[in-house]
Amino acid sequence: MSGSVPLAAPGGAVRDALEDRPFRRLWFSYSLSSLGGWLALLALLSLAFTLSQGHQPFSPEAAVAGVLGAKLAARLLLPALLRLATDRVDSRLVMAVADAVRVALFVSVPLVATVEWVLAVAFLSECAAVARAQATNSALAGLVADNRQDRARRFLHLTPHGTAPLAAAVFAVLAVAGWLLEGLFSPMADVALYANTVAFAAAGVLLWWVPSAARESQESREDEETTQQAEGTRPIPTLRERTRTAVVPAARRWLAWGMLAVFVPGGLLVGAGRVHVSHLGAGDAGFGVLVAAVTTGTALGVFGGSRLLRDVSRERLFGLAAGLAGASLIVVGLVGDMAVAAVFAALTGLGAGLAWSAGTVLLARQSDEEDHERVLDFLHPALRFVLVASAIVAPLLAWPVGDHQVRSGDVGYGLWGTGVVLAGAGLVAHVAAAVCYRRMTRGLQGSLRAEVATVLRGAPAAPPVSTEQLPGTFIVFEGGEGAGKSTQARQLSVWLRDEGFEVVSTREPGATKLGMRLRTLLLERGDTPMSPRAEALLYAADRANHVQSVILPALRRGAIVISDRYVDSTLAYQGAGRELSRAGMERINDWATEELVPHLTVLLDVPPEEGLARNSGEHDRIESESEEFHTQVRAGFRDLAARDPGRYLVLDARDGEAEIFREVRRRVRRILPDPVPRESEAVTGMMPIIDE
Ligand SMILES: Nc1ncnc2c1ncn2[C@@H]1O[C@H](COP(=O)(O)OP(=O)(O)OP(=O)(O)O)[C@@H](O)[C@H]1O
Ligand SMILES: Cc1cn([C@H]2C[C@H](O)[C@@H](COP(=O)(O)O)O2)c(=O)[nH]c1=O
Repeated sequence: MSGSVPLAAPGGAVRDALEDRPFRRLWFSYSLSSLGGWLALLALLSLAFTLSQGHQPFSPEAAVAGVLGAKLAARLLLPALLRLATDRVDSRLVMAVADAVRVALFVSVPLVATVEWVLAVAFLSECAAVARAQATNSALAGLVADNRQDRARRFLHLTPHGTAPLAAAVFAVLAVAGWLLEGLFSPMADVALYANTVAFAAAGVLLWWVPSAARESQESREDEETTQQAEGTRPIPTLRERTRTAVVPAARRWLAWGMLAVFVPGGLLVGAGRVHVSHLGAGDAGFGVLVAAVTTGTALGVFGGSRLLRDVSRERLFGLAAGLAGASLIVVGLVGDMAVAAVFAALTGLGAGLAWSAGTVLLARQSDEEDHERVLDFLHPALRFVLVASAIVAPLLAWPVGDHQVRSGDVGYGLWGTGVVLAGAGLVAHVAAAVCYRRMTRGLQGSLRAEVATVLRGAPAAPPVSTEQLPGTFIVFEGGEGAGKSTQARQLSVWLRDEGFEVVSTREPGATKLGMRLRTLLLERGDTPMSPRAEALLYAADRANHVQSVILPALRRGAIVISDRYVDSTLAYQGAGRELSRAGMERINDWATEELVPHLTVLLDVPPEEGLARNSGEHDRIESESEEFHTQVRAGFRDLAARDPGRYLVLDARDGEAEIFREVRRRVRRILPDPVPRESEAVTGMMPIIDE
């Protein structure tokens, strides 16, 4: 198996990536090569099965496991070695040679027609595939403009996932064709072998039209690698590089393992598939159908299902989908009918795909941007390994179990080794999913039934995030220009840290990478006019990102978050200042923040002329607004505080810094987590002590 399941839906990346003509050609050639790779895998598995019938010392199960093992060995052992070699040669040449080598290897298989040669070809062709993939990546660096490279690379990564179901379907059709032309092709998988040689040959020929920009000099490539390594953006790191640098934080480790585990059923199915379908009276075509079903189901789950079920909480969706994968695998293992097995194979894939996409959303929620990337960097190669390893294990377990006939009176039931392994693994997966469901949904608001009912009605069901359910504390400073928010926020952070709390000090706009870019857009005084609504939406976009990647993860950890500005700034500046509908502003901000409301908002109230005078530097786009605008903003803030006095502390910002800070501290103390006796802190190790 040369690919893994995608990490996220591609969205608009597909269209954007293909806009580059040179890249389009490279991609097309790579797609054909990847299609050939999948076809070759299925053909080799089938041939190993067919040729090992009655051929000592190989049992069909061992031969199938041998093919997968040879591929895994090539993947694990060779990348570093090949990288050394391919780095010294022109990328196009490496790609062409890799394709030509595979053409020669696959043409030789029907001629030699022994299990031993099938295993050797499995190993050698995988070496060629690894070299091909590495050279494609190097070529991409020389072909695509810098600002498009990430998108192009991401798209390239997704390609094998799209070609897998297609290759399986083509394999099934070719197997039927082989059966119709039985006199010409025996075994039937030979037809698929010839077809994949055509795919590889076409992929190689297409390289002719890939511009020679792909041929960067060794020197420039080395320069580029050094820079990329320094920047941490080196393309497609090897498995070892990724697993070495990707540290999955403890809190996300279980989820990450769970996301990998949901693919075990799919891997088992592919590994046991060829032997299993023979018990169901099917041959190579049946195997193709089974693999097409499971890979198509997975793709549907990853790309479509989660969007369809977007109103079901992801914690529930993860457990339910993993349970579906397990339960479906039990059915595949136990039924004696090929068509039913194919339907449930598709459901096995669908469950895995859905669980994966729910998992990625949960991961993103729990991590900041960098953390999230690191976890994904670990998951991608690990997933590939899990898939191949489980595919190897399935036939190896089925072998000693053996095939049995169970009789009850006149009725006989075939209990096949592969069936027992699939059903047994499905049962384990189902039980694990049930445990997972219970753990992940503990403390979740609302019921599954209510969520399903809301989905059926088409209304959104995701409950707002309530600060009451979060262990952390959220404090916001608001006010007009120069009111002293940053000064007070800084002092409060220092004080709370001294008291032993974990404090996350942040601000709006501009606390995330995206936010910094939005801040520049919003505040620079260019000559590009910005409509009030666009302005409001840009502040909301910054906030949505801020809440998801900074505020919520910190609050979930139990930290105290202190933010310099939040939603009220939009209500005051864009609502009162720009005179946009307050209800409209509330609506977009409720949506952007999942209705996350601070525990306390400190409003520092200052007459605009006084606050603006404190800032001697050049005024930005908003500061340069009229006095009337700033007066309206001030009135907007005061109005908000008057409506919800329980949540606000309004202070006169003309008072001295120390005096203001004393008031802030007095009020903040009231909302801090309960003091914990010293002796119990040693036990829990979680909560700091407040002595005052
Ligand atoms: N209570 C105060 N009295 C007088 N000056 C103050 C007071 N608090 C802060 N300042 C001064 O006012 C200036 C602006 O303070 P600060 O940056 O904290 O305000 P801000 O509200 O965060 O400003 P902005 O909204 O423009 O980012 C600084 O020079 C600061 O030293
Ligand atoms: C969050 C937010 C901010 N603004 C305005 C208010 C200020 O003029 C700037 C931010 O600058 P600061 O020095 O960091 O205070 O942006 C706004 O108009 N709407 C908002 O939602």
